[in-house]
Amino acid sequence: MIQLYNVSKVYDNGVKAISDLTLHIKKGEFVFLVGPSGAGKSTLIKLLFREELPTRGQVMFNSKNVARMKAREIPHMRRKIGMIFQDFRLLPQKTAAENVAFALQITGASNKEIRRLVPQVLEQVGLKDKGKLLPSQLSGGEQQRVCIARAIVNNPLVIIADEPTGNLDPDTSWEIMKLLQDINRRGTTILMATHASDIVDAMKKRVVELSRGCLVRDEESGVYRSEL
Ligand SMILES: Nc1ncnc2c1ncn2[C@@H]1O[C@H](COP(=O)(O)OP(=O)(O)OP(=O)(O)O)[C@@H](O)[C@H]1O
Repeated sequence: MIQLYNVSKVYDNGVKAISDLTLHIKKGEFVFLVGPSGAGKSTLIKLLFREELPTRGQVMFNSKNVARMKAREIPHMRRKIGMIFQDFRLLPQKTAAENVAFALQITGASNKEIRRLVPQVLEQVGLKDKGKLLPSQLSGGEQQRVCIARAIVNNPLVIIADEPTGNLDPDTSWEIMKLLQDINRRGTTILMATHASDIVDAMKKRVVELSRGCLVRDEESGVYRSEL
């Protein structure tokens, strides 16, 4: 589903953020992306979402070359990717339900579909009774659940999460991880960049480690820190 072939990314200021990276992620996998600050994790995510273009190599998503996509194909590709961020990025003036509805509106869903799907996903993430509240009236964990609802409502092929538990306490982080695992069990691929070593160690998923832009480890049932 995601294939990178010999991908390098050099920013305009000369910083080499990704170096000759080859990586394949299959449908249904759960992959942790780890590595120290500045290793290139966010850059890799931006390449997948086509926020940045590779300097060299190919980024393939769902059998399409992301860099070669026409402008009109990009929104269609992005709809197949649900993004979740550390800082939530919810629209502050909209309620939880409206934030989720907005993700549907921009994909052209009908009002009928929106009325059906929004309560359904809010229930799935455990926020059945909180749809009318604004982000400022929700806890951090609840806000992240709204983000997850927004990410899954368009039924994406993959969820890409950039440090989704970075602003949450340990118990809340685990609730969010259970939810992501649940979504993964239903078939959605998950790629999650994280510094949460306890979560990576406990979940025993595939671990891909970057260091200075290079892939230095790719293990099934891996842990946060390599034993080398
Ligand atoms: N827009 C940019 N322009 C120039 N250099 C950048 C840009 N974005 C990132 N970099 C540089 O690229 C390198 C990789 O950064 P990146 O944000 O991908 O790392 P990261 O692994 O996500 O780090 P963190 O764990 O701190 O989020 C760093 O040296 C960073 O300073």
